[in-house]
Amino acid sequence: MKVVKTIDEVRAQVREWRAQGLTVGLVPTMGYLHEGHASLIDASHRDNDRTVVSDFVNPMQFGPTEDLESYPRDIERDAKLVEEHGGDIIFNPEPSEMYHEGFSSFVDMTVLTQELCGLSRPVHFRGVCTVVSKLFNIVKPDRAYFGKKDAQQLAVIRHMVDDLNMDIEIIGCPIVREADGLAKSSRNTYLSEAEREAALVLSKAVFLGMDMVKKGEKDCSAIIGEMKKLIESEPLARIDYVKIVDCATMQQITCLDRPALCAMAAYIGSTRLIDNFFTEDV
Ligand SMILES: Nc1ncnc2c1ncn2[C@@H]1O[C@H](COP(=O)(O)OP(=O)(O)OP(=O)(O)O)[C@@H](O)[C@H]1O
Ligand SMILES: CC(C)(CO)[C@@H](O)C(=O)[O-]
Ligand code: BAL
Repeated sequence: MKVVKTIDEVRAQVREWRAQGLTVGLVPTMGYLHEGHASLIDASHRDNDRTVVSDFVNPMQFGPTEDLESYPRDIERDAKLVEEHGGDIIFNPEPSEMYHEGFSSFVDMTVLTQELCGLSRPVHFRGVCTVVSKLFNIVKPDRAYFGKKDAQQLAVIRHMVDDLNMDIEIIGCPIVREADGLAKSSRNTYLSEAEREAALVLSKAVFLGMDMVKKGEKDCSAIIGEMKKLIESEPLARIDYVKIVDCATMQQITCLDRPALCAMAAYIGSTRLIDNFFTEDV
């Protein structure tokens, strides 16, 4: 398992694999890896001959008041996890390697990014689409793996690949949770003990919503109302949004008459966390 810092090194390695007729999977991450990331690496290792894990805290997807500086980083720990899960390379570039002097081309999207996290993080998806396009061009993978925890991101990437005719299969992987239900996230490390306890209200709200859907509730405002009530009962939690949207378009719907995503974001103290469920997974 190698940690490489430059685009040329990744390209040379992938070229060598291609010459041997091997398939390549890509797992894009921002590092500080946990079992959620590990499940993506496992899936890639299962489906492909070789797996590249990118480990890059992408400045372009952070707004000016967001946590770019404090985002946790530990490449040695990450390297161990990638090796244990059968990854072959970690691509861990410096920002200057990805964004050279004079960089001025962007990949952006309308519609799907004007809802949910896109409303609270207006520059986020332009940064994600741009960096993921670059990673796709650098690695040229057969398949790329994304977690359903970032459900809107998964929909945006699928749409981008379709719009721009990128010849890459996008695989969505289930949310991995802590034993008590909290969705695993690198940002969980920001939580104090009391906040960690309070953060459980998010997964509890997800399970409550799933239960209502299972029992046949079709009225989105009834489901959202109960989930919000639960989150609001936790004094350390502040809701950013709880919404139900069409899976493909990310536009809000009022009745569960098609495959839908129920997504939420909430601040626990100053840490913004997300969670969700897809009705088709209930
Ligand atoms: N709990 C999880 N289950 C499944 N996939 C996950 C989980 N957490 C992250 N991922 C996926 O891993 C990939 C890289 O995500 P990222 O590095 O931002 O991790 P993260 O833990 O979500 O970090 P953050 O705290 O920034 O949200 C994304 O495709 C994301 O959806
Ligand atoms: C896809 C991604 C690696 C792009 O920086 C990031 O948004 C993430 O970690 O989900
Ligand atoms: N997993 C999404 C990365 C971000 O929040 O910027």
